[in-house]
Parts: sequence; structure tokens; C-alpha cells
Amino acid sequence: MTFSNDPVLDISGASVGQSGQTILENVTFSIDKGEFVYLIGRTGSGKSTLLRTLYAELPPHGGTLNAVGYDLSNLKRKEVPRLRRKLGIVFQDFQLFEDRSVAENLIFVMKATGWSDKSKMKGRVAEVLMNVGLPNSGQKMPHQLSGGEQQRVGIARALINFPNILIADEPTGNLDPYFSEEIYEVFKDINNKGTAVLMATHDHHIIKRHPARVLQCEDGRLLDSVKEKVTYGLD
Ligand SMILES: Nc1ncnc2c1ncn2[C@@H]1O[C@H](COP(=O)(O)OP(=O)(O)OP(=O)(O)O)[C@@H](O)[C@H]1O
Repeated sequence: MTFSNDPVLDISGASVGQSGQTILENVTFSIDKGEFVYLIGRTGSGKSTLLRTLYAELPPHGGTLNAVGYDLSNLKRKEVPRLRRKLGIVFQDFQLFEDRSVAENLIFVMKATGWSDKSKMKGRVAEVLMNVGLPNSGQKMPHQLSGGEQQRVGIARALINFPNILIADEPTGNLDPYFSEEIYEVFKDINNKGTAVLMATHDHHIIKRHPARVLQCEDGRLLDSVKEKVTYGLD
């Protein structure tokens, strides 16, 4: 159960890794409702591993991990879809179905997550497309959209079930700088309305232009700019 003032992510003494290898140890941080936090670190430092653990694609190797009210160390398989309704995921490569329209991409996720009322689905599709600044694109096919617009659809999809936090793994990694800025603005707009954001990025220009709390993966540890100096690429 999540109470209104509980952090959306509350991680203490956690180890994360994959294929039996631990990548980050003693990871401790929490993210409150409505916070905006960057996750940085060199290639291979463990950003994706941490994010994939948070959305239950990888099991934690130890510690206490609470994500949107779910205990990730004891998560039952049937709870994973419920966790992912409260925690929206945005990918670097958009991961849209190329043979379905924008609206159909969104409706696919809605049906898979328990929506059935057609008029409610239509209403929610219009709402999330409005939230990401694509009010008239429901009938378009992904290939008719720019990369930046396709990522907006990816964000709209992550918003469908009113998540408490958006977790984004290098959402601007496939975009040129103009679209990167635009996508940042979409995240910030959503964040200003109360949804927390945890964004992994290599884009130090964005962090410099829009400073916020930074978590940094370095040498198997996670540094937190609230408590210590983070350095990688920011000086
Ligand atoms: N499937 C896998 N099995 C075992 N080790 C892996 C696997 N995928 C990645 N790794 C290792 O885990 C470590 C962390 O990788 P991860 O992808 O989390 O880093 P990252 O910080 O997200 O990097 P990038 O910025 O390139 O996305 C790396 O040393 C990598 O080689």
C-alpha cells in the first residue's frame, strides 16, 4: 500500500546486477512524489541495470527496494503488471508497433492492462496525446512522425495508467539536440503536474541547462548529488 507522502522509490542497501554479476552495491536513495532526478554515469556503469531492476525486469541481488508501494525483493509474478501501471517506462528506441497507428499503439497497452470501455479508452488516448503535445496524431502511423514525435508517443504510452513515476532510459539518445530539448520539455511539463521522473541520460547539455538532482553510477556505487559531489561530465 502506498500512502500519499511515501516516496515513490525507496531503496536501501541494494545490490543490483545481471547474469549473476553484481554491478552496483549498497545503493541507497529515495525519490519523492513529484521529484525530477537524472541518472548519469559512463557507458557500462550500471544505469540500465538499475532501471531494469526498478521496473522488475531484473531481480535485485539484495537490500530493501520499494517501488511505488511494491517490495521488489518479494515481488510475485502476477504483481509485475500492477507495478508497471504505477511506474511508466520510456525507452531510448521508442518501441512502437510500426504497423499500428498511434492510437492503436496506445489502445494495445490499455487492453493489456485491463481497460475495456471503448469510450473511456478513446478519452484517455486523446488526453495523453494532448499531454505530450500531439493532439491530432492518433490516426498517423509511426513512420509518418519525426523521431521526437515518436518519442512523444512513447511517453504518452507510459502515461496511460496515471503512473506515479516515469522511468526513462536515455529517452533522447536517438534524437538530435533540438528534439532532445523538446523531449526534456515534455518530461518537465508532466513532472510539473506531479509525476516524478527518473531519467538516465548521457546528455550533459540538458543537465547543465536544466539542473536538478543527479544520481551517478560510478565504480560500482551510486552517488547522490544531494549528499555528495557528482562529477562525470558535469564540470
Ligand atoms: N545481459 C547481460 N549479462 C551480463 N552482464 C551484462 C548484461 N548486459 C550488460 N551487462 C554488463 O552490466 C554492466 C552495466 O551495464 P548497463 O547496461 O547497466 O550500463 P549503462 O550504464 O546503462 O550503460 P549505457 O550508458 O551504455 O547504456 C556492464 O558492465 C555490462 O557489460
